[in-house]
Amino acid sequence: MTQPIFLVGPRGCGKTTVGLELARVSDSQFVDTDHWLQTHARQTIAEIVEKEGWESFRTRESETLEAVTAPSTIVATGGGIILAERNRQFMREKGIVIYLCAPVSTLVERLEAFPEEGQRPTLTGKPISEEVSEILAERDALYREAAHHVIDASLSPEQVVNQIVTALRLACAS
Ligand SMILES: Nc1ncnc2c1ncn2[C@@H]1O[C@H](COP(=O)(O)OP(=O)(O)O)[C@@H](O)[C@H]1O
Ligand SMILES: O=C(O)C1=C[C@@H](OP(=O)(O)O)[C@@H](O)[C@H](O)C1
Ligand SMILES: [Mg+2]
Repeated sequence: MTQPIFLVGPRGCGKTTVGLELARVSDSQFVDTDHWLQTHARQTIAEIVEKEGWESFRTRESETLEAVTAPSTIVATGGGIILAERNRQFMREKGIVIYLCAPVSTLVERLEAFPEEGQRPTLTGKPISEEVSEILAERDALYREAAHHVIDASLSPEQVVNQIVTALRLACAS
């Protein structure tokens, strides 16, 4: 499997966690667009958004996606990568897109336990459970439109990885 694999889904669905584990078991490279962008910009996402606004972050994010895409690479994206049509098209053309789908309650539980505020400044200014519910309602159709496979991400990281490996094997065999 040399095509890049893009993990998409809302904050807290496990793109970074599952991506690292998937790269380990499949002997692939791993890259996280948020981590790459923050390292290269030498600023957190919260700092970029505060100084330059969300639009500027989204431009940087699209540039990052194109810069990190390479063969045999698992790409953990940021939750809003699918907002730009250019990104959805790019990912579908260049590789295999996997939507890690989880209920609002699971996402809220994880984000409350590990908020990582530097990487996840508020999107709406609303309390976390309201924000997650609102954002998922807005984006679910876009995640599905971008995805080749939809995976249940409410299970343990190992189980999520197993589901992805099975889905990729089945798609390869058909
Ligand atoms: N499948 C999972 N089961 C339990 N906890 C998880 C799972 N996936 C991620 N987490 C936890 O949830 C938090 C957010 O996960 P992360 O991988 O950063 O999500 P994302 O990159 O999609 O925003 C992390 O602290 C992580 O340990
Ligand atoms: O959902 C979003 O719009 C965002 C999700 C974050 O990534 P994670 O999904 O990895 O938390 C990060 O890219 C940024 O704060 C914007
Ligand atoms: Mg992440």
